[in-house]
Amino acid sequence: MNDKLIAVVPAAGVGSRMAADRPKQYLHIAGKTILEHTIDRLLQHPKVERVVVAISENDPYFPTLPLADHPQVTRVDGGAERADSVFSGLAAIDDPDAWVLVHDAARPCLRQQDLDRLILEAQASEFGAILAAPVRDTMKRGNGHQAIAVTVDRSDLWHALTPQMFRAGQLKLALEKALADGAVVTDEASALEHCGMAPKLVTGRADNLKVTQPEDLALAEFYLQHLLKDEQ
Ligand SMILES: Nc1ccn([C@@H]2O[C@H](COP(=O)(O)OP(=O)(O)OP(=O)(O)O)[C@@H](O)[C@H]2O)c(=O)n1
Ligand SMILES: C[C@](O)(CO)[C@H](O)COP(=O)(O)O
Repeated sequence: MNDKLIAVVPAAGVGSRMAADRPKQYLHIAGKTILEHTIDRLLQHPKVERVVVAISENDPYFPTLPLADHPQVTRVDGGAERADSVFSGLAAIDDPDAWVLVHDAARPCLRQQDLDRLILEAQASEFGAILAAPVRDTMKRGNGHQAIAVTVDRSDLWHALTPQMFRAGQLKLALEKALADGAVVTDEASALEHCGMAPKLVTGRADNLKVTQPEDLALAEFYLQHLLKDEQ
């Protein structure tokens, strides 16, 4: 049984919603870039052997980081969409039985306890597992004209987070099929769902936020400072 764990970090986005002077993964919080914090969290875990990071082909920022020379970090070229970047990362993993943790570069506040529980649950699941946070607010679906169409039943409704963890071969095949079928693949689990599989939901902390909009930056720094203090 193969238990080595490889992280794939999609980090080739432009961060349009952040509207910063650079892609958001290169914005600084708590003394270094979001990308460096994210990869630190992953490599801190004793079971994570290496990180494959998908970087935009003409990204001028990554080569300036110490990460570029880190022995456990492999750079691959990202793709047009997040799923393409993940697929490119998977191409760097030969062993179909290797466990893959796909984790957004934009989520720097991942806690080790969440990672521990995800690893345990994924390895006990036929279809892998994802970190997810139960929805807290009442959820509305709009009618397309900035008005409410319906209130969505929020029982058993979750925010999908990352990491999402699967066997490399299983994820590669599911992604190939979903992308070939033109399915909307905004996270890895949706590719497996497209193929009729049901990855497990593992409750994760809500402070494992994805830095997406300008107001997220200060919040991510606040959460990260607490995380670093708790881990001292
Ligand atoms: N072609 C892409 C698009 C996104 N990502 C990565 O996927 C993660 C989640 O995507 P998102 O938060 O949407 O990042 P962006 O696409 O950069 O943001 P936006 O949609 O606002 O442009 C990010 O770490 C981003 O770098 C990627 O590797 N390749
Ligand atoms: C993978 C993800 O973070 C799970 O919520 C989310 O789907 C990424 O979406 P984005 O639009 O690429 O940020």
